[in-house]
Amino acid sequence: MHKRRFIIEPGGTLNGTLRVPGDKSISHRAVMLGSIAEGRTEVSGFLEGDDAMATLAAMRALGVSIEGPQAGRLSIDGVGRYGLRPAPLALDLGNSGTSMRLFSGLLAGQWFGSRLVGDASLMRRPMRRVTDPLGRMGATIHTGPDGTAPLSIEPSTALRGIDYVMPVASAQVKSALLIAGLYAEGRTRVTEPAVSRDHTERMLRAFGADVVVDGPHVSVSGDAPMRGGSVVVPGDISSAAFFLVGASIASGGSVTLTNVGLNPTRTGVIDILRRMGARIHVEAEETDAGEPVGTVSVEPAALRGIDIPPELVPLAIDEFPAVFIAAACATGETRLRGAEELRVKESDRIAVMADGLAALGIQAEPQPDGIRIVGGPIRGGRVAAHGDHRIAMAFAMAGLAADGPITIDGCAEVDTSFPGFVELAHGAGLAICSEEQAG
Ligand SMILES: O=C(O)C1=C[C@@H](OP(=O)(O)O)[C@@H](O)[C@H](O)C1
Ligand SMILES: C=C(OP(=O)(O)O)C(=O)O
Repeated sequence: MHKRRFIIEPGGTLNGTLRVPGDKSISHRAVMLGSIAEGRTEVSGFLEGDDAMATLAAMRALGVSIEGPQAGRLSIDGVGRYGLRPAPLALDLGNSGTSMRLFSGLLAGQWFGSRLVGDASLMRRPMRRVTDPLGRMGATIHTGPDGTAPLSIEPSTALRGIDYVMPVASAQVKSALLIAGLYAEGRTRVTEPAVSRDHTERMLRAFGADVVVDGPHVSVSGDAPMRGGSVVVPGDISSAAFFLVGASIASGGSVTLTNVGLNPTRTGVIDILRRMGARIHVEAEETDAGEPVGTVSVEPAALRGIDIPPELVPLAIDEFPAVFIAAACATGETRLRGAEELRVKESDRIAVMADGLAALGIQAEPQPDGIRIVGGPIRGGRVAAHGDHRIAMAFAMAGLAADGPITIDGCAEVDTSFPGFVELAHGAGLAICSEEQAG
């Protein structure tokens, strides 16, 4: 893998009307569910980032014919639930936790076996959270001794529906079980300890699957036929989040983000930033079905530290690296608890952010399930993103408030979720440059 670093000179601002790329979570689901539905699924707004492309390549390896992507458009010839074919080789899911966990559920119900691998980061992430409940449904999946990939999924004889109370609020676990439930006898019911993103439920329903949502319980059966259709992928609020924070902490300018996905299970970052005093204006558009979308405008504001309400944690789970930068620029203390999940993302996002903030002169105390950050002046310095796309982009935005240049090592993975980040941010006024490094 090549290496890349970002260098951000101080003094930039953010300005203009911007459009971020498509939602990563919805892009994965469009490919997976479109592939196992009957008929054609036309996708627009697909995220052409490495993670969603890994899902697409895996589906092709499983025998599905997919045209595109061309300018965000895909045309998927759904093969139906039982139309997949064995992949000739292991499926390499790169850096993408969502791909590995959702494919575990999908492949657990097939008549053939599969093997799933990924990059060094993905091979360290916990997989028993899906393989254990899938085992209770009758699947046989072998993990490494630490419960990590490679995963070897044996051919399925028969899956049965279970009633599963999830120990963690995880949309990946919920989705893996619901997708496996399409192949199980009887109903599969999942109960969430807190609300997590519901894109799978929405898309399954749009495709005609038998899904019932009742408070924290979601259940599915494989009885109803699933027909593909059109999927319009909105812009990714997780990508927009960097600009929400950047424009809030900058010394001037204002940003309008169009076509941002506003699914209420994803908008926790807007709630958190507003509680901190951010000036964010949201204009939702009328949407008939599928996923809500709208325009979000933001301008600089004097932020103050807050205690982040625990119920917002799963609704902003990927946005915490950016929120921590907002906290560093706020007056007073920000405290986050109940967010131990951040330790098992592409990197340990609590430890890596705490180290980086400290390198920029900010007092940041990591805790097992969160962090305490005391706002103050941001100095220039050198930080390590550890190959975590969201850490790299969060520290890039810190450059808008820093008094000297910030160098960020380990930025190559930004393309997993946000291809074109450097160009978009630079065009809006961030003094960022990206350098390839040898080795
Ligand atoms: O279902 C999804 O698309 C995702 C769910 C979240 O993970 P968890 O389910 O592990 O919380 C999130 O962090 C990830 O980026 C995408
Ligand atoms: C955690 C993330 O993704 P994944 O779990 O799919 O690797 C993310 O994009 O921040």
